Amino acid sequence: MQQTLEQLIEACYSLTGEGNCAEYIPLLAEVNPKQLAIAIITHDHQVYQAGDYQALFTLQSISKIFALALAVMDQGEAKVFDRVGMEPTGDPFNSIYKMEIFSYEKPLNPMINAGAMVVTSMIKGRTAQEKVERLLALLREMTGNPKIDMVEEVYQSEMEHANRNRALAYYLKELGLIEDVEATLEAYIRQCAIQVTCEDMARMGLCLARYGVTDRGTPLIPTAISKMLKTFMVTCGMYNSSGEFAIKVGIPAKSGVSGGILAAVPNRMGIGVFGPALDRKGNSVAGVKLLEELSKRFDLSIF
Ligand SMILES: NC(=O)CC[C@H](N)C(=O)O
Repeated sequence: MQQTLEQLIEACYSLTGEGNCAEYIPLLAEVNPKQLAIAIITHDHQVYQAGDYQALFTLQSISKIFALALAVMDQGEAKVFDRVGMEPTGDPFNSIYKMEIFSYEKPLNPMINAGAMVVTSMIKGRTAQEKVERLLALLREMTGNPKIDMVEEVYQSEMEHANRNRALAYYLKELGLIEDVEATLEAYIRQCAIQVTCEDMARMGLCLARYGVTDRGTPLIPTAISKMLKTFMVTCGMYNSSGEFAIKVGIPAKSGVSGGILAAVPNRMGIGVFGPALDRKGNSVAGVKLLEELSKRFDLSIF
């Protein structure tokens, strides 16, 4: 496995020259695009890492999975899905388009920004900071890494350029789906700024692969919820590339505009990938290719 990962990193590395870092968040635009890393943790606790695996990056949209887990654990499935749907959109992650179609009345799913903001607003906590602290506590427990934290500068950098997300939040308020625009925006953008390594993500992926039980044997997310999270990862995890990704890779995965991709192969392994140069839909170009090759090599497709 170790040798294969090193070969795959080498084979996919040239793709880091294709695509660009996310430009609408200034601090992400400054990241070196020519990085590629992978970490895998298997069900029998073997850790494999290759490439620039010491790199730190922020979860961005990957945080949406765990915010959803927490909101559903806090409020129950019925209450959450009263305000957000379960269907893929086929639109970009920050699109406002489907929200304008009157008959939907709520964001189509929790993996697009509008849906994620509704979900975050439903996490228990009096303030944005309290909600994010609870999410951090979940992620620290999941990974066994107490150092996982939020990067204030990345939060500030996105907050200063959050016009589109603020517009979406106003729309949500108009629909009666959230109460406080600024508090919701703050909590959502703070959760996006949580910093991790590929190894942290692989451990989170492994917890999902083990139906919510950490690699240290602690049950953290109920089985039914962890199945739901993986299903959303398949149908909506790679934005409007989810269909193609399901066919070519076939692993539940969630990407973020930092270039991270978290993947969970049920009962087998958790995977964390990082490659900050993105395609036009916001997915890591080299990272997606790396997962495609890995899936072929080890027959990882769940289909
Ligand atoms: N796709 C993403 O990773 C988007 C996350 C980013 N923080 C945003 O809200 O725009």
